[in-house]
Amino acid sequence: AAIATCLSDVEQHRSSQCAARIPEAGALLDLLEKCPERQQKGGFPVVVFEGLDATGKTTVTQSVKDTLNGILLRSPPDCISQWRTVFDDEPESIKRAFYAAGNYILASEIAKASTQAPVIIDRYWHSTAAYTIATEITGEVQGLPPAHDEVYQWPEDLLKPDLVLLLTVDPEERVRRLQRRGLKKTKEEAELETNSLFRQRVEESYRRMVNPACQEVDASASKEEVLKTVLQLISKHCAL
Ligand SMILES: Nc1ncnc2c1ncn2[C@@H]1O[C@H](COP(=O)(O)OP(=O)(O)O)[C@@H](O)[C@H]1O
Ligand SMILES: Nc1ccn([C@@H]2O[C@H](COP(=O)(O)OP(=O)(O)O)[C@@H](O)[C@H]2O)c(=O)n1
Repeated sequence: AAIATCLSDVEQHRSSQCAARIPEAGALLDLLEKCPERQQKGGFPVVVFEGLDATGKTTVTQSVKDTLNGILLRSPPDCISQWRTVFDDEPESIKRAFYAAGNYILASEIAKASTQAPVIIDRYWHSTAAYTIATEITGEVQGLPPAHDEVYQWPEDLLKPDLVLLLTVDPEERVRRLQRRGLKKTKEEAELETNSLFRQRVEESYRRMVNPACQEVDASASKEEVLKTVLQLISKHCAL
């Protein structure tokens, strides 16, 4: 049922066909079936970090986790990340179904972790939605579905975080960080780098997401400054 909200009938039919063709898809669906539906959050705050690649999510989530003695999780969750490269090479709809399913599996981990400590998350539903929306159209941000369109709504059966912070840096600084990091790029990241319109569509989609909306954080400052800003926002919005 959880997957029904993120996949249309056609896509579900396709994913069962694809389960026959890709063994990993069968394993993924099995894992998803085992996740209880409509997971509830525990008593500790759940804070998500979003943003384009190299905006500093990994850096800041690690520091926030250390400062708050929290639990750090990511989407897609570690238990399915070994299948990621398989799905990244599949057609767009199958690839997105993998990430969407990953969010529901992650929700079970969040539910459990948030009974123990503050939960810090590197990407969640907003990533899946923003990258999907930005991929479905071409050209300028004017071509995106209008603000308030239902594509910008959080799925009603997916555990909601308390706070979502969207890290943004100017394009030149982002490229400098990408180069300094020097990691192997995924196909999509390489495309992002050359395709500034795509990047603008991703960021604009992030900004249109509602319920919960993303709170934007200028992450161009030093690591220490960014951490300070983020910790202030967390203490303002969440009871620690
Ligand atoms: N505030 C910052 N100022 C300068 N460099 C940063 C800052 N935050 C992160 N970086 C560097 O930028 C690169 C990308 O950061 P990372 O945390 O991996 O981003 P993401 O997880 O969003 O892809 C890394 O090399 C990191 O050390
Ligand atoms: N919840 C998620 C997480 C990632 N993704 C996809 O994964 C890509 C980024 O993942 P990544 O591991 O390279 O992110 P960074 O660690 O580089 O920030 C995005 O381009 C999305 O296509 C998604 O669709 N949904």
